Amino acid sequence: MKYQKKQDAVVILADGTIFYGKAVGNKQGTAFGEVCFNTGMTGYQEIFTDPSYFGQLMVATNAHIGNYGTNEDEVESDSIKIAGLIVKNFSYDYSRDAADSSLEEFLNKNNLFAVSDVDTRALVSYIREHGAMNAVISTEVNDIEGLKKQLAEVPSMEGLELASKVSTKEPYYFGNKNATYKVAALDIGIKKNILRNIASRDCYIKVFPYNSTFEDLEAFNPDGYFLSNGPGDPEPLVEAQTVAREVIKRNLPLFGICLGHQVIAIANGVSTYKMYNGHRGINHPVKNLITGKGEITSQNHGFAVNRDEAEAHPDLEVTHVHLNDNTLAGLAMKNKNVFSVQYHPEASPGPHDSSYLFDQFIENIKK
Ligand SMILES: NC(=O)CC[C@H](N)C(=O)O
Repeated sequence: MKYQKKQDAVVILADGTIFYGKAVGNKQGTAFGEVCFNTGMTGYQEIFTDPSYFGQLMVATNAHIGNYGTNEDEVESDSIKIAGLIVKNFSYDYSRDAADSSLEEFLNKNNLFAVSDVDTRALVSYIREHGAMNAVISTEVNDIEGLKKQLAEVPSMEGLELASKVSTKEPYYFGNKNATYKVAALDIGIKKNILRNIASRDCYIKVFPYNSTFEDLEAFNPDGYFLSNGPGDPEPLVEAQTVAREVIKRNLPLFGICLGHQVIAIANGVSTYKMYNGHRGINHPVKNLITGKGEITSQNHGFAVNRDEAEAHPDLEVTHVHLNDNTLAGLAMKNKNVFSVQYHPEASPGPHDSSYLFDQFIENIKK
């Protein structure tokens, strides 16, 4: 690799704390967002394109990012969704047979601003200690005060509706038209691998924009309904909550993942809250309380469902808990074909321990 003189860059947190780094490649600029960290050692390309990360500055705790390049099939949506990337060592070189470009080329092509050479251990310890907060990354290193002023104007993630920014504008179809079952999926930020997982179980899917009504979905005559993952706070998503309520009222099969899980909880009158630090990684331990078995799961959320309220609710059953902090990880409705999880059974990235949940959805459809 040729020696490159890299542009200086800064990471400024909302409380004024500053970390220094270098801009990746020739890119310069400024990006704002909520700073969060992901502990996965692989899966960066899937993370960058996962719509759930919209509006977030992602810190990778893995010390090397880019070393296995990128592959155009390993995307979870059609564009980069994170607001910016913060890493320790950025690998300009890469090595993998299946890769078709370097991460640097991928970032430049997709216009993603990244900062490397940051002391990410110190940064992550700091966020763990002080909680999730907004931040800015920038090459405007001589205008710290100006950046701080702009940062103060960035809205906090709590209360933020972001599904409308990433949802499809028009409905579309996915899978084989002649499949046995039909599923209506509400896109509040859907990942491609969820569609692949459902379609591979003999389903034809129609994907609907975030603000569609129950009647819009019902007109497809589906056998089951799906509420997707997605970015932002679930609380302002009143249209999606109404869809969930209508599906539940009719006792139709319903499955929700992550943001969709939170929406189903709210539709049942259970509240959600912003976590001090979210869960983002690919080795989060979850216990299935029905089978007693453990699962290693892929997670990416900053909000969670209130476990005490869910446990006290006469119609709900807590089916899964997160073993690190005992937060609620899965819910089912008693005597209904409705269930949801806070984590990502579709993996991409991550382990496949939880793919049985897609089978469970199909079993509910068959009932
Ligand atoms: N992956 C997701 O669907 C995330 C849900 C929600 N935006 C959260 O941060 O909790």
